[in-house]
Amino acid sequence: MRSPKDFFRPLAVGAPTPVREIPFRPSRMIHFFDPSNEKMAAKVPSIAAQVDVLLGNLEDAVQADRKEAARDGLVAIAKATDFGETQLWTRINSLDSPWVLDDLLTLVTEIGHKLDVIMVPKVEGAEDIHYVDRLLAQLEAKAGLERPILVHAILETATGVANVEEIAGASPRMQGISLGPADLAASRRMKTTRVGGGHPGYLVREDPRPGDTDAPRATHQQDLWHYTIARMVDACAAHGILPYYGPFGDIRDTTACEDQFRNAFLLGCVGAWSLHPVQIDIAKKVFSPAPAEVAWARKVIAAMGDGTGAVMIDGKMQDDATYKQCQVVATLADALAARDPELRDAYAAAEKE
Ligand SMILES: CC(=O)SCCNC(=O)CCNC(=O)[C@H](O)C(C)(C)COP(=O)(O)OP(=O)(O)OC[C@H]1O[C@@H](n2cnc3c(N)ncnc32)[C@H](O)[C@@H]1OP(=O)(O)O
Ligand SMILES: O=CC(=O)O
Ligand SMILES: [Mg+2]
Repeated sequence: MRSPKDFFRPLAVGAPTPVREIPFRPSRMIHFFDPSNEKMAAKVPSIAAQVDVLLGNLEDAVQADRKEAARDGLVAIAKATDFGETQLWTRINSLDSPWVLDDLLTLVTEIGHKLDVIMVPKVEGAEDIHYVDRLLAQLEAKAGLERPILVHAILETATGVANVEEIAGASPRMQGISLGPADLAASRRMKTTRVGGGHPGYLVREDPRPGDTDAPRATHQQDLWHYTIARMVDACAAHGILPYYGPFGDIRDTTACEDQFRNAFLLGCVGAWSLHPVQIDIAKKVFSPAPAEVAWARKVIAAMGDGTGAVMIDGKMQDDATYKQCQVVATLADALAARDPELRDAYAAAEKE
């Protein structure tokens, strides 16, 4: 293990100095596209204007014989496009694949100055992050980059979940972690065949009614992902990095997608993946605190003065702890409003009510 004194030292001569804190940038939706798919690539300029993060995907969902086309496509798109305030991320192939070395060599040297974050799939432990960390430092030095590229891990193996705390703290580059429910289900040998979401068989049933044991008993579907998301959120919060829900594969079931995203938001996640244009607005809606909630948070903050003591507002007790919760909501709203003028107006209108 490196000495804590060396944690923030560059890992290669000439590499940029690692960041001390992960800057919060809106990332309500990480929009995936396949850079080798001409139709999707053609939509990049218009989609870039609608999303917080655009991610050129090189890993799963890109056919094996299209891997190089996807990599080259991403380089061409990044060079040709002005992304404005929208972040550009990529998901590289897994560390044991035949493509990942060329993914990193090509992307960092060709478009490293435009890449904000590299998403690393199937991370199992700190050693995976350490490998990427050193290689990125060498490549950044070679490319003459002035700011470090950040790293995002996908939590999608049972071993990765067991090691999530050490993954979150493995490098100052660690920007965040996404839940990868599809690969995680396979790794855990879960008996599902879907990408995220619930399952009708995973439920609890009400007790039999005393004296009427034959009466129908209601069932309630449970959330398959609650434990993992909560664990991931704690690991991220403990290390000052950002947690995300990952993909929701039932593109047509926009209602269940919204529910899954909202569960993640309420538990502490800051965003989710959008796999199809229809999921962009769902993520935008869910991961932006509702105007009424923001207005309430500001009311509590104003009433609490220096944030200590206890007051009653509308019959509810407020103290130092609710003050802190309200600050989380208000700070997020401020950051999102700075990026999204519609949201800024909605928050201002709700405060006047
Ligand atoms: C488990 C995991 O790893 S999840 C992450 C990996 N998976 C992905 O990245 C999947 C990304 N998304 C996709 O591949 C596609 O959206 C699919 C396969 C799910 C559905 O694609 P389609 O069947 O073409 O959907 P649909 O017909 O509704 O598309 C409508 C239009 O939106 C385009 N489109 C679909 N998805 C996207 C996208 N992610 N980004 C940009 N444009 C898109 C289509 O090309 C199509 O364009 P057109 O109107 O010019 O023909
Ligand atoms: O990569 C994502 C997943 O769910 O698997
Ligand atoms: Mg996966």
